[in-house]
Amino acid sequence: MPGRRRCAARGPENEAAKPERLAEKGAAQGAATPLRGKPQRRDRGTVPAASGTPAKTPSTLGRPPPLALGPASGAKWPSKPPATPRSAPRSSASPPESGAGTSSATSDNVKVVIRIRPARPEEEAAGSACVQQRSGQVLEADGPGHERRRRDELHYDAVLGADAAQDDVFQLVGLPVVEHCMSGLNASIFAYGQTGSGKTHTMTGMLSNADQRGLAPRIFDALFARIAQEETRLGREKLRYSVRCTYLEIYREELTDLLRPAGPPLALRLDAARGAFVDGLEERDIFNSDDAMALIRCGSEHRRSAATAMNADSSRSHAVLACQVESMRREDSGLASVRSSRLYLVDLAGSERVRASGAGGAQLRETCAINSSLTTLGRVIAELVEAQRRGAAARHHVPYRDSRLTFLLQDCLGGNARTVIVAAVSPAAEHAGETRSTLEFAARAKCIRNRAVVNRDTRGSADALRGQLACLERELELARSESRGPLLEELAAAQADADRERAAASAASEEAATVRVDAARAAVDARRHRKEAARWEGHAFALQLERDALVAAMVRAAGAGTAAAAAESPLELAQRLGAERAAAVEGIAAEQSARRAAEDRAAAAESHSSGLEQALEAAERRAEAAREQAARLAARERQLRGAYKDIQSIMASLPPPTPRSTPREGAPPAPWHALTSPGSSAAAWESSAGEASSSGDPSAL
Ligand SMILES: Nc1ncnc2c1ncn2[C@@H]1O[C@H](COP(=O)(O)OP(=O)(O)OP(=O)(O)O)[C@@H](O)[C@H]1O
Repeated sequence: MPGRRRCAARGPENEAAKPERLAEKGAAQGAATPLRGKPQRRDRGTVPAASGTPAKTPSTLGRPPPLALGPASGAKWPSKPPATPRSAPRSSASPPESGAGTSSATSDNVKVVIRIRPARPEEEAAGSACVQQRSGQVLEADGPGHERRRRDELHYDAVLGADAAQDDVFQLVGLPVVEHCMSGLNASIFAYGQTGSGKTHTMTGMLSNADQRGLAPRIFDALFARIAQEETRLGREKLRYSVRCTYLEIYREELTDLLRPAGPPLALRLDAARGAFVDGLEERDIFNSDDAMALIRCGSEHRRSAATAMNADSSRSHAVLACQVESMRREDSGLASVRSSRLYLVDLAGSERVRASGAGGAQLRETCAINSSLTTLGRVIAELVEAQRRGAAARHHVPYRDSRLTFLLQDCLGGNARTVIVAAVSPAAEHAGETRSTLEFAARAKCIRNRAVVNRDTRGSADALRGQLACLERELELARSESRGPLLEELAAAQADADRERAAASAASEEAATVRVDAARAAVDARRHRKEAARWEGHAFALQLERDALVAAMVRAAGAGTAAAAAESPLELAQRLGAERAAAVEGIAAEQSARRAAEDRAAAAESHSSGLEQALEAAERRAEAAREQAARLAARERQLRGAYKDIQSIMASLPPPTPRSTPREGAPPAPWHALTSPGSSAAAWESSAGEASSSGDPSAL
C-alpha cells in the first residue's frame, strides 16, 4: 500500500487516542513483518532502564564495551579516536580521504554518529551481527559485497551501540545543537539509514514515554529551558527570544505542509535574502515546550507511512522540522542587536532494496522515488567532497538542484550550518549490504566541511539609526578636521626628517671611507719611517765601531812615534769621524721624529674614523626611527580612510528620512516585532566565525 497519512489509517473508534498513538511510530509495531498489534519491541526488555544510564540489552549482538557518554561528557565529542584494540585492514570501499579514522576533520566538518539498533529476536536467532560497536568511536563491520567475510574496523565521530539510551543520543547530538541555536549558529541533524533502522525512533521517538522521547522533543525542552534562563538573567525588557517552526514533508518530490496537509502542494523558491525556501509554508510561533510537542505530534500524525515487509510503520517521505530562533537584545543606544539561527531536524525516508521490501505497484513506485531521492543526496555529498578536495579555485558542479531535499537544505551540506548526521544501522546479518552502504555514505559525509558563522544583525527605529548616523558623521568630520591635517603635516615632516637623516648618514659613510684610506696611508708611511730609522741606527753603530778602532790606532801610533807617517792626522780623523757620527745621530733623530709624526697621524686618522663610524651608526638609528614613524602615520591615514568609507556605506544603505510622527498620547508601545522587518535578517546577516567561539559556545561540534 503506498504512503498514507498516519491519522487516516486509524479507525473512528480510536479517534480520541489518535494523536498520541500516531506519533509513537514504531511503538505499536514489532518487527520486520507488518504485524500490527504485536507487542511493542520495547516491552521485550530492550528499553534502557533510565535516562542517562543505558541498560544492558540481553538481546544485543556482540556486546560492545560501555560507551563514554556519561552526563558530564555527554555533550562533548570524543576528542580523537581511541587506540584501536587491534590492527585491522581499513575498508577498501571507504574513500582514503573519507575521514573515517583520520584526524583531518575540523570543528566545522559534518559530524557523523553511527547508531546501531538493537537486534530483534528473529535477527538474533538468525546468526552473527554484521556490525558491532568496538568503542565510543570505532565499530567493526562486514566487508562489502563479495568481501563480506572480511571484517573492517571503521572510525566515526561517535558510535552508539544497541544499548545507548535516547538521552545518550540527546546529550551527544542534541545538547550542542541547542547551544548553537542560543548563540546564533545554524544547525541541522539528519537521520539517515535503511528502512527500519531506527531513524524516526532517534529523531522523534515515543512522545508519551519520557524515557523514549527522541531528539526533537528533547531539543525543544532544553531550548526553552535555556531561553527562560537567559531571559531571566538579563531581564525580558533587555533580551527576548522568539521561536518559529515549520514542518514539511517531501513525498515523491512533492512538498506538503505537515501542519496544514489539506492545502495544495507547495513550491520551492529561491530568494537572494532568504536562500531556498518553501512558499506558503505555515510558520507557527512556539512559546514553550508544550507548543513544540503539539507541533511535533501534529506533524507526525500527518506524515505518510505504510506497512512494508521491512518496517510495519515505515515513513514514506522525508520530514523536515525547521525552527527559527531569534534573540533581540536592546542596547542603551536604542539599537537592538539580533541573533538568529535556523535549526533543521531531518528524518529521511529509509532506503530499501526493492526485492527485500516486497513492494509492488504504487508502493514500488514510492520505493523507487525514495531511493532515487537518497541517491541524489549521496551524489551531492560525493560531489561536494570532491569539490572541497579540489579547492575553491576548481569549479565543480554540485547537483543540489537535482532534488527538492538537497536544494532546500543546501546550507546544511557545505554551507552556513553545523551539521550532524545520525546514521542508523541494523545489526542483522541479512541487512549487511544496506548497513555497509550506510556506513560508507556516513564516511563520505564526514569529509564535508561547513562554514558556520554567527548570524547577527543590528536593528532599530529610524530615529535611532538616524541618530547613530549623525554621530558617525560628526565623528568623521572631527577626524577629518582635527586629525587629518596635522597628521598629514606630521607625516610630511617625518618623511623630510627621514630623508635628511638618510643623506647625513650617506655623507658620514663616505667621509668614513676617505678617513679609513688616509689612516691606511699613514700606517704605511709610519712603517717606512720605522725601517729608515733602523737603517740609520745600524749606520751610526758601524761608524761608532770605526771611530773606536781609529782612536785605538791613533793612540798606538802616537806611542810608537810614527804619527808623522800617517796620511791623515789622528786629530783630523777623529774630527771627521765625530762629524760623521753627529750627522748619523741627526739622521736618526730626524727619522725618529718623522716616524712619531706618521704614527701620530695614523692614530689621529684612526680615532677620526671611529668617531665617524659612531656618528654613522647614530644617523642610521635615527633614519630607522624616522622610517617607522612614517609607516605608522601612513597606517593611521589608511585607517581613517577605511572608517570614512564604512560610514559612507552605512549612510548609503539608510532609507531617506521620513517625517517624524508623534505617537498618540497613551498609545501602547510598539510591539516586539515592529522593530524587525520579516525576512530582513537573512539579508543583513553579518557574522564572524570567531564570534561563535567568543560567544561562549560550549559545544564541541
Ligand atoms: N535504538 C532503538 N532502540 C529500540 N527500538 C528501536 C531502536 N531503533 C529502532 N527501534 C525500533 O525499530 C522499529 C523501526 O524503527 P523506525 O521506525 O524508527 O525506523 P526508520 O528507520 O524510521 O524506518 P523507515 O525508514 O521505514 O521509516 C521501531 O519499532 C522502533 O521503535
